[in-house]
Formats: sequence, structure tokens, C-alpha cells
Amino acid sequence: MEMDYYKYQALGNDYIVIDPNKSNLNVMNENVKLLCDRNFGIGSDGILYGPIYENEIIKLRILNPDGSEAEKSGNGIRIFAKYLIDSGYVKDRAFQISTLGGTVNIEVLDENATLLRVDMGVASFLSEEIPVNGALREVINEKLLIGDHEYRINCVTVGNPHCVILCSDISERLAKELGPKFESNSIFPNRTNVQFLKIMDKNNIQIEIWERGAGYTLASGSSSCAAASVAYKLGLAENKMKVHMAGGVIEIEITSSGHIVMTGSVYGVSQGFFHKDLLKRVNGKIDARRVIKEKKT
Ligand SMILES: N[C@@H](CCC[C@H](N)C(=O)O)C(=O)O
Repeated sequence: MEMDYYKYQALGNDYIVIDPNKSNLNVMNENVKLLCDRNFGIGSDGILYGPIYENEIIKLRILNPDGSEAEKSGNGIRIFAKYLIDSGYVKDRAFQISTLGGTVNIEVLDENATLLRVDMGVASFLSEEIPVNGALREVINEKLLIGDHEYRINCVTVGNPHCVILCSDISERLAKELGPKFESNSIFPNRTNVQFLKIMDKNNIQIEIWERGAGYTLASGSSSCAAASVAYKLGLAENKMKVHMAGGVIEIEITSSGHIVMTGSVYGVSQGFFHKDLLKRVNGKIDARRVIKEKKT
């Protein structure tokens, strides 16, 4: 039976999948905010909108809970890949998904598609590409003043923007206190995702995450790729490492050609229909099929 929505989580980073082939909900700003709200809506760290087919390419749109659109999401891509398999759109064990931040290659590693490997592409530290304001440069170990405290930032894009700060101690509190100040700093014209990074050893790093447009999250795939790329670039880690987060562990390998390969789990949570009261509250187009059903009863 076709549902209005599907919910999945990857290491506690949870997403609602809205399939435009099954629901004609308009994923406009206010609707996204309401659906992602943990008290007034379903609750999630974002919405995955797709599949959208263009010339047989499977496209995915990624919406943050504040209604903004993200170029890429590592956990979002693994979740959406599992949705494509669960729903019968994809039968192959290897396929591609296209996002605003580039096309990625996915490999399914187990029978139930709960373990997936994704080639997330190549990282860039170039200010123009991330983007970071100012002269063209690699933004590595650069000073940034926040309040009266000077921090050292390392910025990178893996399709979406990230700012990594090396710390000797990290905590949820630190991420919640400082994250928003980095996210919206005027040097980031598109805002940024923020990772507080602690090096455990050459093959293990730990991060606390503040996501652009989402806030504190238990895990993030693109943040894992960004933090691993910075740790590797600074010579603080080898090319294979585990990224430890509050919600669990993602494995990252940086290949000899610079590709970041991410391996991590993903699980289904629920699927269902929007209550008629929620449907009344979402602005814009709603699912005509549902309204007709409701009128009959
Ligand atoms: N949770 C995601 C990242 C989602 C997008 C991010 N908030 C942004 O705005 O770039 C991940 O797993 O990568």
C-alpha cells in the first residue's frame, strides 16, 4: 500500500522520506518545518524528497528542518538508497543517486540493505568552492574570532560545506553552545555545518556535530567525511578511520585518488499516513487522493 511518508534513521540521524510518486505534498518551507517539528509534526532531522526522475537519473532533494535545501547528506543518501530498495525502485546492488552536491555511487553490502557503502566524491579545501569569503585559498588552520576567543578552523566541502575545529575535549554542550556561532558566521555566505573534532588515535576520531539548518544531531555522514578529510590532510590520521559520534560509528576510507568512501548502517523506523488535522495545517497542495478518501467516510 502506498504511504504518505516513510521514516528511517542512520545512527540516530532521522529522516522522513516523501515520495513525489506517491504523495503530492508540496515540500515548501513551512510544510517542511511543520513535518520535521518533534512536537507539532512527525519529527526528523530533515526530509528526503524523491525519487525524481530526469533522463533515467534518480534525483534526490534534501531539505533541512528549517526549510533550507542542502546539497548533500551522507546519512540521507544511505537512507534514500535503502528506501529505493525497500520500495522496489532499484533491484541492483550497485547504483547511483544524484544530488545538488554531485552524483554518488552506492553499494549495498547486506541482504536487507542495512549496511551501505557510498563513494561521496573528492573533498575540496578551496575557499571559493566551499564557499568561504575572502581571497582564494585553502582554509586550513585559519584563525577565526568568535566573541573574544580565537579559534583555528579547517573548512572543506564534500558537496556541502563544513567547518572543522580541532579540540582536546568535545561534548554535546560545546556543540550546542558554539555550533550556531560558527554556522552563521559572516565568512560563510551559505552558512556551514560544524564539527568539533577530537583525535583518538591514527585510526579513530570523534566528532560532535552542529548541522546547518538542523542543529545538534547524533550523527552525520557528510560531517564524518569532512572531519576525516581534515584529520587526514593534517597528518593526524591514516587513510582508513572510524568516526565515532553520539549515535554510533561510520567507517571512512580515503582512496589513493582522493575519493571518500563512507560505510555505515541504516534502518527503517515507520511508515504511515498524515492525520487529517496535520494535512489541514500544511499549506499549499495536499494529497488529493487522501482528501477524497476522507470525504467518503
Ligand atoms: N545529516 C546529513 C547532513 C544534512 C545536510 C546538512 N544539514 C546541510 O545543510 O548541509 C549527513 O548525514 O550528511
